[in-house]
Amino acid sequence: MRMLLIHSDYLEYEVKDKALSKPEEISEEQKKGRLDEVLAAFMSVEKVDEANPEEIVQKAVEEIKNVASQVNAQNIFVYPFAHLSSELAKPEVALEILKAIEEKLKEEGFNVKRAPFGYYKAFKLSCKGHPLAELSRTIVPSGEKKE
Ligand SMILES: Nc1ncnc2c1ncn2[C@@H]1O[C@H](CO)[C@@H](NC(=O)[C@@H](N)CO)[C@H]1O
Repeated sequence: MRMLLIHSDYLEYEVKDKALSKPEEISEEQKKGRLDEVLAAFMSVEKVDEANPEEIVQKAVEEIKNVASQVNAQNIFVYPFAHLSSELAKPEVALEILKAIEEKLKEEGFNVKRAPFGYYKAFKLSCKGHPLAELSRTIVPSGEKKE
């Protein structure tokens, strides 16, 4: 998994069009979303992650928790983002991993939104610009090598 973490004044998105033939089913309410004072986590789930989805979920949650505590963020935006890797996992696996990350972060007490999966979306982001505001992480299952 490749993750881009942006500590932001806000992130807002608006669904525009289907990017997959069968995108995630969403409600009218989910077509737009916004969080203020947010740690935005743009995530590309990779083929290598299919070897151990549960471990990837655990590692991703640990990384996000670690950065959230360093920047003192309580709001997290889980954002499916297929542009950080050329070795993407299958959509059905990626969606399950991102849903599990969302649920575990909620269990940890964070206020979490997840942007809809399988769509083109317009988004606005206001990066805070401090030294820890822009971070990237690469996560792989144990025993797999980081490319
Ligand atoms: N392995 C994967 N990891 C993360 N997201 C993935 C994925 N496979 C499919 N998606 C989702 O389907 C849209 C089309 O690729 C993706 N859409 C996007 O990435 C938008 N920024 C529009 O380009 C995403 O929602």
